[in-house]
Amino acid sequence: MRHEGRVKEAPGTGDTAGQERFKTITTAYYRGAMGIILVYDITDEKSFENIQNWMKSIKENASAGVERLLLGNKCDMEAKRKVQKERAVKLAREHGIRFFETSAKSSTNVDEAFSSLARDILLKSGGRRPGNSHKPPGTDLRACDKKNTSKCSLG
Ligand SMILES: Nc1nc2c(ncn2[C@@H]2O[C@H](COP(=O)(O)OP(=O)(O)OP(=O)(O)O)[C@@H](O)[C@H]2O)c(=O)[nH]1
Repeated sequence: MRHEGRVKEAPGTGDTAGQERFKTITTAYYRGAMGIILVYDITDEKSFENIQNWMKSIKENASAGVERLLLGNKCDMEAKRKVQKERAVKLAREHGIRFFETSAKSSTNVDEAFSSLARDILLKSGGRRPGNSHKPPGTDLRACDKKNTSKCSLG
């Protein structure tokens, strides 16, 4: 799993040199990734609009079977909300991926989101580590399915 946090410009923006630099960085980030978390800020419309560009970039650069997860962060800032949850639910549904609203500040849904992505990666890989025919103890998260169901999630 790779974390995209430091690569902030969406693909397709900026000048040519900037785009080349972006391509080099993203290619390195995407290589071998099993899961990608797309994060927007619910108080920032632009960050939500950029998600479409990231989806496109993932399609072009990542492995075909990569698990994706959409997160709307800063859900503790309801008064400053610019992106309605329904829009993200719709987007996630269109792309066939899960969606959570999270808050890194209050820890809302953070564990649930990471567990959900890890679980989906495990399920996709048959619950096994590559080259290991025995399930390692403690990595089968399927038992958490019901417990982690959240009002903020789209499963
Ligand atoms: N209220 C609130 N603030 C948050 C949350 N997550 C991050 N922040 C704050 O948002 C600011 C930016 O956080 P970073 O972790 O640097 O994330 P970033 O990707 O640089 O985010 P932006 O600057 O918002 O584009 C910091 O002041 C964080 O404390 C959250 O869930 N809720």
